[in-house]
Amino acid sequence: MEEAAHRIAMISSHLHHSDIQQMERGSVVRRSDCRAKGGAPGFKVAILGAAGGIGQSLSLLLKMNPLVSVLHLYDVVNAPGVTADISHMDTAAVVRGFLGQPQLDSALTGMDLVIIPAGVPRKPGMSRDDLFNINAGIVKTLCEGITRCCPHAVVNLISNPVNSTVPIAAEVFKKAGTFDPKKLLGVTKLDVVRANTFVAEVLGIDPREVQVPVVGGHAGVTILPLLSQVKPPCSFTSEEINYLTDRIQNGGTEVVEAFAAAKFADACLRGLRGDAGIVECAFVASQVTELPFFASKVRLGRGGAEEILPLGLLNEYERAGLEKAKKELSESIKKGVAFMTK
Ligand SMILES: NC(=O)C1=CN([C@@H]2O[C@H](COP(=O)(O)OP(=O)(O)OC[C@H]3O[C@@H](n4cnc5c(N)ncnc54)[C@H](O)[C@@H]3O)[C@@H](O)[C@H]2O)C=CC1
Ligand SMILES: O=C([O-])CC(=O)C(=O)O
Repeated sequence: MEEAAHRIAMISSHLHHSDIQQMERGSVVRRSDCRAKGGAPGFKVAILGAAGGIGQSLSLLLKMNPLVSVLHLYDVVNAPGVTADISHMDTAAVVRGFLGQPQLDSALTGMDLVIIPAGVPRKPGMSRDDLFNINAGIVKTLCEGITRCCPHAVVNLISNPVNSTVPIAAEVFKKAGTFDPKKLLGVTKLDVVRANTFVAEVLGIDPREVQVPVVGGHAGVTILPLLSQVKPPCSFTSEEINYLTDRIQNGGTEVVEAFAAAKFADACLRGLRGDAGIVECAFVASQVTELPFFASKVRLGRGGAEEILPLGLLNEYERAGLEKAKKELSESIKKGVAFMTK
């Protein structure tokens, strides 16, 4: 009995004191990981910016995902506390925390999927583009780490402005000679999740039965819901179309959420596993329009976004929206590329 009590005391003292102190001093692997050998077969996933609002919820949701065997949580602040918290969940994934730039490479080495919600979020009154100055540099640094440590990983880029941070990431990867357009995906799933919810509200049905393709980009008018292609097939009055389009385009000013990012990561992992028929909207290098990047439906597979699906038939309202979206998107893409070439 005494021995068992001693063991329990040792474990809990490791988790609460020595692990956290070790991470803060800069050593990488938590002691509890030394005990947590093996783990379930599955994918290795890193979350960069794991201590933030999106990062913490996303960490929790991915710790619950049975496809994840190893979960690396990296941030420049508070990573030890978040890691200790998440690591107590009795699900299979082994969790390790990494704090600050000196531990970035260890956080990234060997990863299959890297999810990036690092950087500053909007305050009321700000546009996503207002975040460019700070987040561009953060994304650049993190992506340079990816080129060094896991150049073949699938990257889910969440940090805003996605319309510019994805082109920045692409330039970093091109510079290092590691760019695989199939593996770089800007996360626009939140637009789809919102669109499904708001459309379901209007139709009075379960949002899980609704599929709305949302194409273009991930800011204001570049978010283009294709309401003519909603499944199950349905029709809307022009008031409903204006209301829904506006609400979907501006949903980010109401609330942000990690649920969509976790759903998108899960779809990427199922693709990596080789599941068939996984189709999601994402902002990717694309030839669907004349722009070098565009969000549309993509088929996810072992190689990432293996096929970019066409936009399908657009009605007049959507064609007008597409022109507006392309104009703004083109500037945001140029801004991202210019950041890397100046
Ligand atoms: N694509 C999308 O659908 C969505 C995008 N976002 C974007 O995600 C980003 C994060 O949003 P929140 O979690 O609400 O912000 P937050 O401020 O709560 O968290 C950001 C985290 O990033 C960390 N961070 C800052 N610099 C870093 C660096 N160099 N390396 C690693 N981590 C670093 C911070 O320490 C913080 O923990 C924002 O840019 C936001 O606009 C948020 C929601 C949805
Ligand atoms: O709007 C924001 O600032 C965050 C985001 O991208 C979203 O919620 O769609």
